[in-house]
Amino acid sequence: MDVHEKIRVEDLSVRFGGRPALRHVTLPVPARQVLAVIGPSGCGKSTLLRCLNRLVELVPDAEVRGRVLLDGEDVYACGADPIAVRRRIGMVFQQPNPFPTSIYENVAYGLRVQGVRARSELDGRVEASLRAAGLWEEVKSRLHESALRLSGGQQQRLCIARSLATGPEVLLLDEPTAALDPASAARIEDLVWSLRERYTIVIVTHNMQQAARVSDYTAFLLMGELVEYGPTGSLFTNPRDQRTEDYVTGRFG
Ligand SMILES: Nc1ncnc2c1ncn2[C@@H]1O[C@H](COP(=O)(O)OP(=O)(O)OP(=O)(O)O)[C@@H](O)[C@H]1O
Repeated sequence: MDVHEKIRVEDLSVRFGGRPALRHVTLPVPARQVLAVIGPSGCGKSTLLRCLNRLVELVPDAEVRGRVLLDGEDVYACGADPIAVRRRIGMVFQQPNPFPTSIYENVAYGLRVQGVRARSELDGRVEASLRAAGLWEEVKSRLHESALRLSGGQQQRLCIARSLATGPEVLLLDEPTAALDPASAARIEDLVWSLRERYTIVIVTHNMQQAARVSDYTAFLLMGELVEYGPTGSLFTNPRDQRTEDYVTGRFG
């Protein structure tokens, strides 16, 4: 691959309580591109995503083997700080989960944790993050209202703004539109496409049309194994593996 590998997953295996969830997965995550991870329920998509920012180790009986290289350095190396990794790799979940505070405070929170105190800097970075998430015009006159009054789609864009505020390099999106109506989902898809100019993005989706629309590369997982990885266009139109063809043509899953 001629594009820079922002992340490289190498021989990654995960077990929960001894039961395998991922088996020897190796794949690159190209910089400033969108990688879609697809596959039937339970195939390990979320587990793979949660390995990238070490969220998986919060599960008490999880066992992770293999390497995840972020700009060439193993995030699981002895001495690597999971908090520092999560600062570089932001994550957005299926259910929008804004804090029960104002729109402004949702975005400012991570900045305050990082020690930003000056009001003008906070204001500037909150605005820039909301603009990047495509939400500024809708909320600029109500920044101090509760985030919980926003629609589901707006809440999800707020969660994206909250992730962007602290300056991550990679964004992980775990089925970010699954809980949204089609119009809100389409706005998130447009956003994902535009964010790839600045961020490396990995999106887990059940929706193959969505994967085909928003991603540059696609990884297809089945029962914890990586069956196929490639440029999205060729994986969907000319899959190398029969199982990929069966899945993308809707024969199972
Ligand atoms: N916290 C956990 N404890 C035990 N087993 C788990 C845990 N999380 C996931 N698993 C198991 O690991 C396997 C992979 O799950 P994972 O959630 O990664 O799949 P998925 O492809 O994201 O599924 P879905 O599309 O339904 O969200 C499944 O067998 C699941 O039951």
